Amino acid sequence: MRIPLLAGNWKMYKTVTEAVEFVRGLKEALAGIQGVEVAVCPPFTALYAVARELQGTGMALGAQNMYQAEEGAYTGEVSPVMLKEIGCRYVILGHSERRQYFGESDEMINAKVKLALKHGLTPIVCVGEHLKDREAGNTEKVVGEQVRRSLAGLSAAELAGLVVAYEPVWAIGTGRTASPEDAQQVNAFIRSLLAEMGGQEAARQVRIQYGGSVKPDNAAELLGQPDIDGALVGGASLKVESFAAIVRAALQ
Ligand SMILES: O=C(CO)COP(=O)(O)O
Repeated sequence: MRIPLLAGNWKMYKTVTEAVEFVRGLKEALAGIQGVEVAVCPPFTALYAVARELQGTGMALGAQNMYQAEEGAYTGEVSPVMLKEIGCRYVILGHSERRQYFGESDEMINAKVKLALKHGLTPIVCVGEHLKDREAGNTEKVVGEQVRRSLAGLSAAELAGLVVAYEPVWAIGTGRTASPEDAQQVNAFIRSLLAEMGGQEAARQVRIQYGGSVKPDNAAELLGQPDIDGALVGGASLKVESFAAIVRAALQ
């Protein structure tokens, strides 16, 4: 039984003050909720304050990125050791915005995934095709390559414990969501690939989210698909009301 993971990727939004205020509101809105896992992924600057605010709630903390080294002369970067100490359970890796604006390759993401696992962080590994790939009928080819390369060299147990997020790039921040059927099809494809890489049991356990314009009014249908085990939510995770509504949709 896979517990759905509803994670809010705040991207470069919210000061420390705004982040703390949000978490206080979220705790109230979701008090006593069971059967789903909820995580928030604030910018680095707000992680420590949010970690303190989340203590004792069962909600998890995630970071949005990390560097593939434990420490060193890497100006501006943050290491998995630092994220672990601060209380992160998750780290988003390979988000399409990292791939697109910061030149992250599958090989770099693979190094990050391995180091995150070494330090007890659970990677949320993002994959997804561009519109031109989908229109050319290349979705499975592109997503398949990203999965194989980003997750190369992982053991079956490591694959089983991962979170993969299928985020079609054309659906991110555009208001254009993949249809539940299309999202289900790609998520099932990713699961079949993970079965090839790590066996049936790993594929049965791994959680595969959908992300890309998830909103309160489309969440229930997306989350009702058999291979969609939660959502990675951008814009709609920035307001308590909409994020809480998406979390509740996972329970339907
Ligand atoms: O990129 C996303 C989550 O990582 C999705 O963003 P939106 O929900 O704003 O489309």
